Amino acid sequence: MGASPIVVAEDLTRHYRVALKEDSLLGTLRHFLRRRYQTIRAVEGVSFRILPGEVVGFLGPNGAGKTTTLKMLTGLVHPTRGKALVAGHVPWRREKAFLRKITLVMGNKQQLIWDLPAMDSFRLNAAIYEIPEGEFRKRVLELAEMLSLTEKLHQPVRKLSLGERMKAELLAALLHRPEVLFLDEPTLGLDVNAQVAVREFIREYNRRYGATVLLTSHYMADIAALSERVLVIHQGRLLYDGALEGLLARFAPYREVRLTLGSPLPQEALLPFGEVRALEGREGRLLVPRERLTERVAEILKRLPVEDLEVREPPLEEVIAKVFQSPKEAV
Ligand SMILES: Nc1ncnc2c1ncn2[C@@H]1O[C@H](COP(=O)(O)OP(=O)(O)OP(=O)(O)O)[C@@H](O)[C@H]1O
Repeated sequence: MGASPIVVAEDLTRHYRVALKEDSLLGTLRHFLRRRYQTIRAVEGVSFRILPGEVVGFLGPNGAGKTTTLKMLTGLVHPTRGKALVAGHVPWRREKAFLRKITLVMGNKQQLIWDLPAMDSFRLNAAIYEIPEGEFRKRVLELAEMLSLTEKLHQPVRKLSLGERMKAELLAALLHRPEVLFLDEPTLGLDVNAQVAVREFIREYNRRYGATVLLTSHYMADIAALSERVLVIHQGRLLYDGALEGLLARFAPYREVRLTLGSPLPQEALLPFGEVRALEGREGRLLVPRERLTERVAEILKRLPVEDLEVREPPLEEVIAKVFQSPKEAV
């Protein structure tokens, strides 16, 4: 028998009822007299299971329902319907034992106190979670070293760079050694170096402590580097749950052909061979259906002045963008 899951979501659903506002004066009057409501299906019947120690990427365009799902799994929001069990607890009961086992980090929210050194905020967290002094020091030192943040702990948070602030946020969120990490856009707005540093820290944290991670990110590089498994959500529904490579095979029934031409050609010259994604000077990129690949490559080599030709998987960003353009296709 395999390990039992540490995160279970079953038919998890959250609807929001929002009042419809009308633009005109008459509309505003009508709004006061008899409000009309609209139901937003933020999350609709989502089910999945995550095993201890897994790092799962959560993908979806803006407004897909990622944050709402994370809020239900951390107990900040009650579901309209469905069940969840995280580390053996029903999240929305917000039991103390549950809160000790989880953490939620949101890239666009801050828990550190702006005008004080990060160390002071850490102390506050240590008090909340009743972490003994010796253990507190040990954990701060260890995490600060992993994050290359040791020098910055005594500076007021407002003087830290965005990347350093995010690292300090992570440190604060992990002091109580949670087993399950919910990370919502932890690299949002960071420069590439800071993104890589945060990403490597998450990987190392997972390796060292066996923590389970559910992570959303707009940066595909984060997901590709950290997660073998991805959940794809679109318009509140789960479209895909499986390996990252499987996502390519399932949603990208085409491959990318990169060409270097002997001389520049107009776009029309490439059109018969596939969907032209880019053409600049002598360099071109085409999408070709997988099942026609051999035949098209042969034609390209016969008819065009090709200097170099390379076949690749299309960029993951493009695949995902295509998935989101063609909704209503369930797993
Ligand atoms: N408190 C709320 N009241 C009304 N509607 C809400 C509320 N919270 C979220 N929504 C709506 O629910 C849908 C899902 O939002 P959610 O924040 O979960 O998406 P997301 O995938 O996290 O998007 P993003 O990547 O932009 O953060 C959106 O249409 C959003 O406008």
